[in-house]
Amino acid sequence: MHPTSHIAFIGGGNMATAIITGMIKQGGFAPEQISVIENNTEKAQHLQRHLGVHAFADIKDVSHTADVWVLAVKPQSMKEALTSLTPHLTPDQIVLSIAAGLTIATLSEWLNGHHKVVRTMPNTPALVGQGVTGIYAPLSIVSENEQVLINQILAAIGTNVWLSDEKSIDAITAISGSGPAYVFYVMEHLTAAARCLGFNDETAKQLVQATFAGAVALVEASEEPVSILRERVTSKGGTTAAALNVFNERGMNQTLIDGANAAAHRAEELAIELSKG
Ligand SMILES: NC(=O)C1=CN([C@@H]2O[C@H](COP(=O)(O)OP(=O)(O)OC[C@H]3O[C@@H](n4cnc5c(N)ncnc54)[C@H](O)[C@@H]3O)[C@@H](O)[C@H]2O)C=CC1
Ligand SMILES: O=C(O)[C@@H]1CCC=N1
Repeated sequence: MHPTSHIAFIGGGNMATAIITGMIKQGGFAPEQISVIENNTEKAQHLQRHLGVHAFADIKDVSHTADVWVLAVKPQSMKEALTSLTPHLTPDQIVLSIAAGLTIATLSEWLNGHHKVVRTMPNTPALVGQGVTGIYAPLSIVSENEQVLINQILAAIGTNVWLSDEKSIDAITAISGSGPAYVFYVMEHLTAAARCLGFNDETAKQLVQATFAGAVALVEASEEPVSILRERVTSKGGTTAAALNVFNERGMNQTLIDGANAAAHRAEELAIELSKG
């Protein structure tokens, strides 16, 4: 591990809490290596009490020099947060953003031209150590040791995927960043179907949850593509075929592709909107 590295988070909400919890529980980081600046005093105190990290309501009070600043506020709060970070930033420090839609160019501009800016896109299964995070860092600006440190921070919440261009961050946002919501949406409506078919809430939830968990476990245990696994469930003239026919007739396959494309497009739009401050 990096026993001397210090990682400071700006924003101590859902995603920061997930990453910090992973860093301590799975990543081998000591709580003393982590600071959080969270302007909601109650949240800051909670983080300090429950995770043992240094927590501050104001960046002016931070007592440690950070090797990496993790930007974990909402995109709309970022400009203000960066205004308070800039006076504390030195050129050797890495700034790692997890925010959707904010480009390296915009972040760098708001940081008075700071060079070492890395963009990442995690997802909420990070909360249970099963996230997937896309990472884009122009390789000329981060050393190999710095890449190792970035990997260690983010591997603590799941799998890392290094991307070769910044545009792929928008694409990964549309697949794995937003993706958990698509899965929850399908689960939500399959649960409603189970209710319509006469099951009570508890049984409907149990059936849907176990079906999703079992299907994912089967995919993981199998070398076959998902299309083959789907075909194996689908008997000719049987019940599954009846359902899949409705999905296909109503264009559900294309709807999923269109939805993901809309998310990627929205990420591009956000980048333009947010760059205007
Ligand atoms: N929720 C999701 O599924 C994902 C979110 N993200 C990104 O992660 C970032 C954080 O999202 P969440 O954790 O869901 O939001 P959140 O609202 O839970 O956390 C943000 C925290 O920042 C604090 N804050 C706001 N301005 C501040 C400032 N100037 N100084 C210090 N603290 C400040 C707020 O009090 C809040 O606790 C966003 O930029 C989002 O785009 C990325 C991937 C997935
Ligand atoms: O919906 C959003 O904009 C953020 C980015 C990925 C997940 N949530």
